[in-house]
Amino acid sequence: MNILKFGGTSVGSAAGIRALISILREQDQQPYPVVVLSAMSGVTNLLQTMAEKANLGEDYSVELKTIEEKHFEVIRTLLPAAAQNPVYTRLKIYLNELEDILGSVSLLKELSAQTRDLILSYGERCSVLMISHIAKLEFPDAIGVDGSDLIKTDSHFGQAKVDMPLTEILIRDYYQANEGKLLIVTGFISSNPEGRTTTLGRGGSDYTAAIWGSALGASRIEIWTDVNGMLTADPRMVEKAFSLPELSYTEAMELSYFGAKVIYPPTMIPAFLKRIPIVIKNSFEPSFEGTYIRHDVQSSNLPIKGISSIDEISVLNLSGSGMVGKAGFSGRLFSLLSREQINVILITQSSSEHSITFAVNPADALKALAIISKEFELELQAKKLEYPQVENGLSVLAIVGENMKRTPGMSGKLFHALGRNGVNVRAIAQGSSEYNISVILSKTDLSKAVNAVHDAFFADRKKTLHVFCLGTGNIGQTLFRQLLVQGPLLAVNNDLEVKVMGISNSRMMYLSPQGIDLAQWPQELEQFAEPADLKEFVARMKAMNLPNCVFVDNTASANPVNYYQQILESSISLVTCNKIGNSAEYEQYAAFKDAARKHGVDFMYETNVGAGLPIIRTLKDLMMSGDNIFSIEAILSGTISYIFNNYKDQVLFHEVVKEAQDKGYTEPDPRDDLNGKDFMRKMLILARDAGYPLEADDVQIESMLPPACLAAASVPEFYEELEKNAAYFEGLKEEAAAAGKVLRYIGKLENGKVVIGLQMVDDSHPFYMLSGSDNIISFTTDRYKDRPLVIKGPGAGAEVTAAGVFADIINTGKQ
Ligand SMILES: NC(=O)c1ccc[n+]([C@@H]2O[C@H](COP(=O)([O-])OP(=O)(O)OC[C@H]3O[C@@H](n4cnc5c(N)ncnc54)[C@H](O)[C@@H]3O)[C@@H](O)[C@H]2O)c1
Ligand SMILES: N[C@@H](CCO)C(=O)O
Ligand code: NA
Repeated sequence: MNILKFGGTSVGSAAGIRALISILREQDQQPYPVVVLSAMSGVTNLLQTMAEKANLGEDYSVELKTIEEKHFEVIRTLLPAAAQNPVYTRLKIYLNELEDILGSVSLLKELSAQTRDLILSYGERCSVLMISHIAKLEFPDAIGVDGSDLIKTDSHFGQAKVDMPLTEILIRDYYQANEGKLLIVTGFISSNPEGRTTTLGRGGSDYTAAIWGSALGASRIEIWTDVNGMLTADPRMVEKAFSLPELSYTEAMELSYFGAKVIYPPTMIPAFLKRIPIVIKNSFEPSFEGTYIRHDVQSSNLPIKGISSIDEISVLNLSGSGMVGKAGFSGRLFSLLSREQINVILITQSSSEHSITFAVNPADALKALAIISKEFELELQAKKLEYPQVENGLSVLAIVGENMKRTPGMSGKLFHALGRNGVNVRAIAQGSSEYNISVILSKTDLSKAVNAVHDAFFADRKKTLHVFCLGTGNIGQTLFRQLLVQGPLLAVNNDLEVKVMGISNSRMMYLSPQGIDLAQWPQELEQFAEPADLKEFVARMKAMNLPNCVFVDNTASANPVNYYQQILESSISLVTCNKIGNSAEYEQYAAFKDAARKHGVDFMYETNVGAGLPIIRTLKDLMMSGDNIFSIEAILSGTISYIFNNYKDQVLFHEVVKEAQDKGYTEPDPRDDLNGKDFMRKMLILARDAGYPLEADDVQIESMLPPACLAAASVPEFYEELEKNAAYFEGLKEEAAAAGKVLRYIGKLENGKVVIGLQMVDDSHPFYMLSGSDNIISFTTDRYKDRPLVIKGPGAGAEVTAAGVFADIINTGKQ
């Protein structure tokens, strides 16, 4: 025989009750299950409000009417007209009783705990009355049972303690006397030895189900609710939370101890003692397996079972020499708190025994402070203890699972995930059972922390990178297209999702908490964008406080660079193809690297040099593995490379420059390429990465342009000057051709000095054979001495550059 308990949402509407009836239809009919019901959702709260209002002498007729209407509407919908009247009449009797009780409260302005319990009991009484009549249509054996007489308790109104032996006898007798009936029983309510109504406190209807299950030796207890069982985390906070097929009792207790709303742990104890499995099922998706909670769980490959959290706690800290080596000190503290009914959520003590930190409900914090100050008055006066401090605005996050005991590295993983995302951990506690590691953190970090930890432990599921992008030009657009095309494959092959949460260009910006659909980002931007405001963009990105967050700079502007430092300091990784940041003052370059290291995030700029070619990471690997760089020789301007590779035959110099620009090789301003500035930036960045603290002025640039071209005040003027100087360029070309050579603009780093200049090289030179926008770089090092390490390939263009940015994005968070 099974016990089926339906919660408030499952009986809260005609649709829910229809679902309930069809769930009953699927059950064994002999013996019938025992059905335990909560009040319709919202009704208990209404009753509570009415009690408070009556106590203040205020009007509560609106709430009364609402309760009546909620029930009447279901009756109208689910019962045929002929069957409606008797149920209305019975309900009306209950509601009149309720009104009388409230009237007395209002008259006396006195609301005792006993009266409150009586008032609250009408929620379950009404739902059972109504639903048992509806069930009768299909199950003529159905009877509504006011179960308060069968569960006997002490007189602790509000949270009564059950007399289990007596209760079990009463339930068994009742069940036997009603053999063959489908019992539909009130949850939550009980009675004391004098027969006064008591209630079972939080989670009371689950408790009723467990008590009935225990009394009747049920084969299982089904808890029907409105979610798919117990999840790995609160789904309102973690989109990727998933249902757990199975949990042990202990895991379920630990997981739900911290506010999991599905069941309330103490209610499971009667089932736990008799080893009755509990199944959490969804009334609105009955075919879903749900979660089994039982003794003999199969071994699971999940490292942890879930992450639970408490949104808001207060922390008290007690410290001082007075507690060192004092055997009874913590005993005195915690028995004091327990005597005053203050629930201690978590405790940590420093090993020096110098301080104890514990967490309580915010509502209890001031009371705890007051009673501690009183209890330890002497120690405080003698300065053996510091005055206790209360800290608010904190949350608890806990990872839970029996497997933790057997798997090393679990806490490392937890703290790594928190650290990487800039979450400051205020205190740590681990249950000695090793089923639970709890940390206290700032409430503002909770959602980010839970998501980051979820991603870290369930990485074989899907990890999401939250990306904020500046620049929708050549590179920005190409990146969005590549992300869109590659997205589904990343999800399938790499369990990775790159979600663009914000986009800005110099005119407008748009941030979306749901993420931006890359198939129609221009339309979304057009429709929802606001005027661009970089400061605001960065502030909102930070306020969203998302885990695995990446800021991407695809502009050629100096403005975004002003925000790099604070972005990295907010534990947000940064990817940039914009060279301005790394090629400004050395001090700033060093500060970015420092900030990234200190805050455990990545600062990636592979595309600063040679676009997508793996130059920066190669140099980094050489340096990290202890190689010595003797010299770096390179062609790093894709634009100039393209020009010399295509400046042939009849074509004019300025025409090739235009071609390079049209192909997307040049900087937004092509003068930056031809005057050597772009090349200078790249050499400077390489030199810095190779360990030389150089400034831009230290780079010696030999111009390849005549002075008039260098002086051009605008891009059109620049083209005009190039055209006017056609003869100069022709001369260069012919001189090279006459010597059997080609023109190459080459940079060299040697002995900490950087020189960039125009050279003519013959076919014996390794840089002779190039085509398109090829870059080439050769590293001569201790280990690559006789034959240098050479990287060559297209070093400019939207596709290869965006691809390099893409790779940097997905490589963030890898270490
Ligand atoms: N083209 C290449 O092959 C290549 C290779 C490597 C690196 N890069 C770098 O890529 C970057 C972008 O080049 P592009 O060709 O896409 O430029 P682009 O001119 O096509 O686009 C630049 C974008 O940045 C936006 N922008 C400018 N200032 C802004 C601000 N303050 N806030 C927000 N957005 C702003 C503009 O509105 C525009 O959308 C440059 O830094 C360039 O050096 C380019
Ligand atoms: N404008 C740059 C793009 C690559 O950084 C070039 O021509 O090399
Ligand atoms: Na590169």
